Amino acid sequence: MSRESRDELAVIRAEALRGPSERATEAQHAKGKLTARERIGLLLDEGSFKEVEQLRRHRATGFGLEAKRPYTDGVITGWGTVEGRTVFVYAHDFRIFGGALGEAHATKIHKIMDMAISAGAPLVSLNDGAGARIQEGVSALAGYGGIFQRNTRASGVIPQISVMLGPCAGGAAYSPALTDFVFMVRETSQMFITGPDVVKAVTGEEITQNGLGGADVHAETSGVAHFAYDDEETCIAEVRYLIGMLPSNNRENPPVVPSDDPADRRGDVLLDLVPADGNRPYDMHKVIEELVDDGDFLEVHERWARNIVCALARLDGHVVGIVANQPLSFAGVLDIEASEKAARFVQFCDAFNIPLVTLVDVPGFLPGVDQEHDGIIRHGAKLLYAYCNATVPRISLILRKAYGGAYIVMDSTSIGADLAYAWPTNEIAVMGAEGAANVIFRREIAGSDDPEAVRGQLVKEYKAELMHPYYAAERGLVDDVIDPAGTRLLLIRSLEMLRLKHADLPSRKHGNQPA
Ligand SMILES: CC(=O)SCCNC(=O)CCNC(=O)[C@H](O)C(C)(C)COP(=O)(O)OP(=O)(O)OC[C@H]1O[C@@H](n2cnc3c(N)ncnc32)[C@H](O)[C@@H]1OP(=O)(O)O
Repeated sequence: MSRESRDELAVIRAEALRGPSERATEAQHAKGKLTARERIGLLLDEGSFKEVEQLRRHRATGFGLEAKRPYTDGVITGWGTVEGRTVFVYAHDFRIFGGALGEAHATKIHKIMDMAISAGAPLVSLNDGAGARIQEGVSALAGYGGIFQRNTRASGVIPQISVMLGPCAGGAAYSPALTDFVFMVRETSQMFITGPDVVKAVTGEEITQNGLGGADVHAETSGVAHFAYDDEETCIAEVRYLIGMLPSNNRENPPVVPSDDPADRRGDVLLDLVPADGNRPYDMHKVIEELVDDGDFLEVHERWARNIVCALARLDGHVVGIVANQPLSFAGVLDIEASEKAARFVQFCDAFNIPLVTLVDVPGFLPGVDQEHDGIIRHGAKLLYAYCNATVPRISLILRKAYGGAYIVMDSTSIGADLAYAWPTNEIAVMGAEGAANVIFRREIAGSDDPEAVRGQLVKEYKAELMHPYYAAERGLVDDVIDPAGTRLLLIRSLEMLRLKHADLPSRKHGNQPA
């Protein structure tokens, strides 16, 4: 081979790696954003990135495109490793056409998605793109179609993580919505279907980009984002942390990390953390911290629907998904958003062989006209459906109270929990004693000379008869009533046994999930 041709390759390579111009890079940095290559450098293990189709260029014509054909076509694609495990990645280069997606750009993404699916390894998208490339018209739109179809076909096969690192409009917002987890960075990333200008033209509402679709909006109000961080470095470090807890695909189990935290560490503090009085709030995070390895857990949707906690953690080195009512927020009641949040999490864990531990302390579903009119029935059904369908090992633990439909939904044995445990002070019933007495003893109370005294007596009798865990234990609805201090060891031992579990659902194309 001639030295000239090697030199020519070096020149082309340097141009592709450099990108459009120093000025474009400076402009990107001035916005508080990193370049696509810098981001990939943070995501993957050092030196592990192998790029594909670096030299691809578009062949579109019109609007001066013939004269502007940069290498990469505005998206960098390839694979590398995270903690030694293969991960596929694509990253929009905002410096080229604002990261907008044209035909060649889309084809590169399609190829890397196909590779990830066929290799059975996670796919991470680092999004910083202006949606469909306007100059390429319908070809660009079709490119999005191909991404959406692959996102959907890959769902439940490989983990898909979307990291939002710039303004992502239109199609650039829909692909993330089809993936498992959406990460955002405050101030610099936004997601919306139509930007503020279109909103103003159509509805007259005036709003900033961040006000419309910034990280806090999506992490707290809409639930579109699962995680939000202040800067790109922290955000991408957390993506690495999440990947470390996930299996590469649906045929594998999550990675096991040997733990120094003793399996038999007793949790006497749990007795103080959870007040006996069912109306007193406490922080469920503290309970989770006490139970899991080293008190470490990754909370998903931390700031949206806070009345339910969804988190990934390890028990004796094995990953579990924890779903827990949060008495600190609306008394831990189940409402529309909590049901949706938990349903999606349960579904994710089930798809990727992550056992479920459900910590129950729930007063019921939230009553109210708004909830009913907004469809609590169909939204609550999503959580029910997700649990009923889940074949991974499932353990529920009733900490304090579990009432009515919410008791059933929160992974009761009747919907398929493999094991259910209860702490001794708990109340499992159709409703609280006061409410129950008012319904079933209405006549006795109304007809007595001293209704309040009679009501008090009947409430007491109802509690003594029904509102204790032994009523459920006698009927096999909980497998045991346990000492709270021994919960960690019991969960670990139970999960060890349940790793042998094998369960199949009836053959079908797919279920018709409530929506
Ligand atoms: C199915 C769908 O995806 S429909 C959605 C189609 N996309 C859109 O409507 C978004 C249009 N773009 C925008 O609203 C804005 O460009 C934003 C919010 C994304 C970014 O705004 P800013 O950060 O101010 O960047 P700016 O507008 O300067 O764009 C950067 C460059 O990208 C180009 N660009 C932006 N959007 C697109 C696009 N959709 N197609 C082609 N080029 C685009 C700009 O012309 C500009 O090019 P230049 O550097 O050669 O001047």
